[in-house]
Amino acid sequence: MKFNKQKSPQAEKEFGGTLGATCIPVFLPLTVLYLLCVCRSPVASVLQWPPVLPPTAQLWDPLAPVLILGWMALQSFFYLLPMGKVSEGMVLKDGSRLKYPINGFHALCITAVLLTLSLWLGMPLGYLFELLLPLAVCAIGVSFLLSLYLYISSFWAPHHALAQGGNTGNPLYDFFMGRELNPRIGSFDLKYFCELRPGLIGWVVINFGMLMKEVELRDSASLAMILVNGFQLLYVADALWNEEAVLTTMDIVHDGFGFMLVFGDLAWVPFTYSLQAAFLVVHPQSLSPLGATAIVTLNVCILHLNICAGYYIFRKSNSQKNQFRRDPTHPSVSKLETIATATGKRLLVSGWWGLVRHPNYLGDLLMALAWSLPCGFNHLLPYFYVVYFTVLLIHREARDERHCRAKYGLAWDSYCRRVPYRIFPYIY
Ligand SMILES: NC(=O)C1=CN([C@@H]2O[C@H](COP(=O)(O)OP(=O)(O)OC[C@H]3O[C@@H](n4cnc5c(N)ncnc54)[C@H](OP(=O)(O)O)[C@@H]3O)[C@@H](O)[C@H]2O)C=CC1
Ligand SMILES: CC(C)CCC[C@@H](C)[C@H]1CC=C2C3=C(CC[C@@]21C)[C@@]1(C)CC[C@H](O)C(C)(C)[C@@H]1CC3
Repeated sequence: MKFNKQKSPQAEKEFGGTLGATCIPVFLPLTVLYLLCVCRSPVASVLQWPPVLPPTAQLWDPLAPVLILGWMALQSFFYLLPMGKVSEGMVLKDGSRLKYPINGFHALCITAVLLTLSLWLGMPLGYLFELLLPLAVCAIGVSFLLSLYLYISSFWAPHHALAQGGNTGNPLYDFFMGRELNPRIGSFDLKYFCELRPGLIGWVVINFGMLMKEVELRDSASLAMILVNGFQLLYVADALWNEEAVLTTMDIVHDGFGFMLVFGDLAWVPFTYSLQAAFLVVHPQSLSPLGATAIVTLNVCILHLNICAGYYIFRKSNSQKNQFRRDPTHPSVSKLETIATATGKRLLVSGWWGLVRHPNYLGDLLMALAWSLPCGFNHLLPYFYVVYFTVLLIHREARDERHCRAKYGLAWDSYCRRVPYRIFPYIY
């Protein structure tokens, strides 16, 4: 294959352009390490001054690279096992469709069996708490190395395989955004694998390690820890159960695979999304009988908020769009009102997508809140996820809006007139 230095015409750079693409890869890895340090400090205040810094000895453990590389190899092995069905992705620029194995849920189940086995063999899973910092350091290192490999190897990809946004010719920006849309080694799809396997399953394993640490320290797991583990396990199991739906998301259809997604998948998700569980290890929620009743009542409400409202909206809207994009004639979506676009694709203007322009973000945000509430109201840290996620989704919605306006032009404008709110009905 020949060396490809062609650039795509690029209207506007995203994430703050070259400056953002230079600063984010420095700032976000440091943020992960900082948050992990704060969450285990007694005060656990993100606003603490001077900031809590870890002694260098706490950043490294020779076991960490073994665990990280072993984990990636194990999940790659599960990915390659001939289990589950094979599904096709969306149509690519050259008219072809890639094939993807749908066996993520199998991988989660086998991982659960292995975890149970390791517990039975007496492996100290609670030790993951002590290893969090060195593991995060290694995951960050792997993210940089993989992104570098992806950037270099993308020069051998054909032009039609490049993502629209990540080949501007500016090395820092392209390294960050990702040049190639679907980089593969043979039939192994690196982006699809990283999006759903090592980081997402790693997140629930870390959570479980935190639960075991709590059991080690206090002989039993707290209600708050069980709720956080349960909610987040539901989220991950749902993502893997509905794995096929990820093939119509922005990450897979539009974004290149560069540092932003590699780091997001391999380091950011497992180590910041598990902060609530890590926080609870050091900051148990002590409850008076009155407090316990209030928390239990609150948790029943949270359970409703999480499962009945947030989860329902999130799942139904994602599945509706996925079904519509795969087969608009399917009985579950064929009766929905749509508008035509010049590209031949139609846009849903009724059902969930007629409520707001991103109903899936609304459901996801409701769930995010439900994950933090069991950690009480005395600290900001457990609410980090809610704050970050709100910013991420508002920014993501704006990015998607720009892409859709460029793709669908006038049809998108009439969709916006029909459905004026972006995420929160009557608010935003
Ligand atoms: N937990 C986490 O950290 C994160 C979770 N998420 C979740 O991932 C899920 C997927 O999100 P994301 O990939 O951002 O975006 P979406 O799955 O919403 O995909 C956006 C795309 O959907 C299509 N679309 C938009 N409006 C319509 C419509 N009215 N009718 C038909 N198709 C439409 C467009 O693509 P086209 O027309 O080309 O098909 C658009 O580009 C969400 O639930 C989100 O909450 C996202 C980011 C982080
Ligand atoms: C650190 C960066 C600035 C931002 C990184 C963003 C990433 C962490 C997220 C981008 C889109 C994501 C999705 C999920 C996880 C987080 C990232 C990678 C997702 C796999 C979570 C589970 C959901 O059910 C989903 C719909 C499959 C999600 C898809 C998008």
